[in-house]
Amino acid sequence: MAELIAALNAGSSSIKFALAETDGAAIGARRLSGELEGLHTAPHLRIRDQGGNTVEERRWSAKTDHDELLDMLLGWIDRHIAPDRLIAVGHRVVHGGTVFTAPVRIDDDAITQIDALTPLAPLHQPLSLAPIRAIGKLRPGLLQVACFDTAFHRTMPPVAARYGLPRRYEAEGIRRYGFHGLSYEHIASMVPKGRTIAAHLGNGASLCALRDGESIDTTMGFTALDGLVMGTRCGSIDPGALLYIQQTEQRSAADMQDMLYHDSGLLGVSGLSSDMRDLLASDAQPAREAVELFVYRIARETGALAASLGGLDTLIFTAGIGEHMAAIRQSVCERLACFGVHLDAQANARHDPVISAGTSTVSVRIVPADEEAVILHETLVLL
Ligand SMILES: Nc1ncnc2c1ncn2[C@@H]1O[C@H](COP(=O)(O)OP(=O)(O)O)[C@@H](O)[C@H]1O
Ligand SMILES: CC(=O)OP(=O)(O)O
Ligand SMILES: [Mg+2]
Repeated sequence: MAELIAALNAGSSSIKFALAETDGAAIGARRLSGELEGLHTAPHLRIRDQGGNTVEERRWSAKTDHDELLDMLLGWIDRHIAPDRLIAVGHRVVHGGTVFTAPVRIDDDAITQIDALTPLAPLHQPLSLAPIRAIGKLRPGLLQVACFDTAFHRTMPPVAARYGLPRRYEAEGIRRYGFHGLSYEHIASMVPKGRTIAAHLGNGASLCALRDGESIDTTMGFTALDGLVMGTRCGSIDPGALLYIQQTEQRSAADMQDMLYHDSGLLGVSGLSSDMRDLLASDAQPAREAVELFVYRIARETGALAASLGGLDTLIFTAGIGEHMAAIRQSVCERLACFGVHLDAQANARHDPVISAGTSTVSVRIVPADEEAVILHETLVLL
């Protein structure tokens, strides 16, 4: 009988998981891994065994209740664990605020503190708390660990985290935190030293400037609304525009929040979909403009982070769009030619690990996102 650790990664459009063996000292083989993606469009479940063979696949034709899908997934995993013994579950939790700068054991107090951060991550915090609570009921007493997206960015210098607001707000925790930290931590373990910009392009999207593997700047801020244009989130915007809309349309704060998190970004601009696959398949002008805006803003923010780093040695693409969409990588890199970024078109089309041309002064690579690896490791450390 083997002992197993599970990792759950609740994202805004997907739930990913991994189940790995452990001898207590190291993480061993991944017994199962999988994902439920397209949660807001057409959910698709795929689970793979240790050899990478698909052992379960299901599709839903339309958006399905999140709790129902989560129960189905947890039930499936629970049925397939026996006769082995699950000894811990690690979870991705998006916001740790100023309270959590390292992984923690989850108890009632931790749940209360994580829940208290919901206004800072309204799209994500409830998605992390749902499986934590469900597993607490399913397996009371099982060790659960929270691993925070914000924690990786604790190395950012104060000047990168500070906002130009009256001083007292910084003392109250109003500052840049940054997210996708578990993904960037994985990337930091995979890339050489030097000046790296990692582009995590999923339903949520951000860039991180890494100096010798440490975060020194990132595009997301106090919340996961800042920075790039995302599936349904606006990204950076003049705060004056928000004040104007709120005042002239007499909108409530809850209504504004809903618009900025759920109705904006690729969905809002295209009027068609938050899913990049739908946009690239469409000839409609608004869909093309949404894609153009997505690419433009990645290039613009890459320029800003290159200035934070004082140059650029390596550019990494990761997550759903970053790993799978050659056309987006190509358009981004065309805009970055002034920084010495040049792609090898064939390597890019094949999604090779290294996609830069020999003439490129910047090494451009694809690193598959593996937040689960970091969660498994951090959970083992807490065991
Ligand atoms: N093969 C693919 N599988 C999943 N998502 C893909 C794929 N190719 C492109 N994508 C795009 O990636 C995005 C979702 O990325 P993902 O990293 O799974 O999101 P998140 O973790 O933020 O929920 C969607 O816009 C989707 O269109
Ligand atoms: C922080 C964030 O935006 O995460 P995701 O990409 O999973 O939505
Ligand atoms: Mg994700």
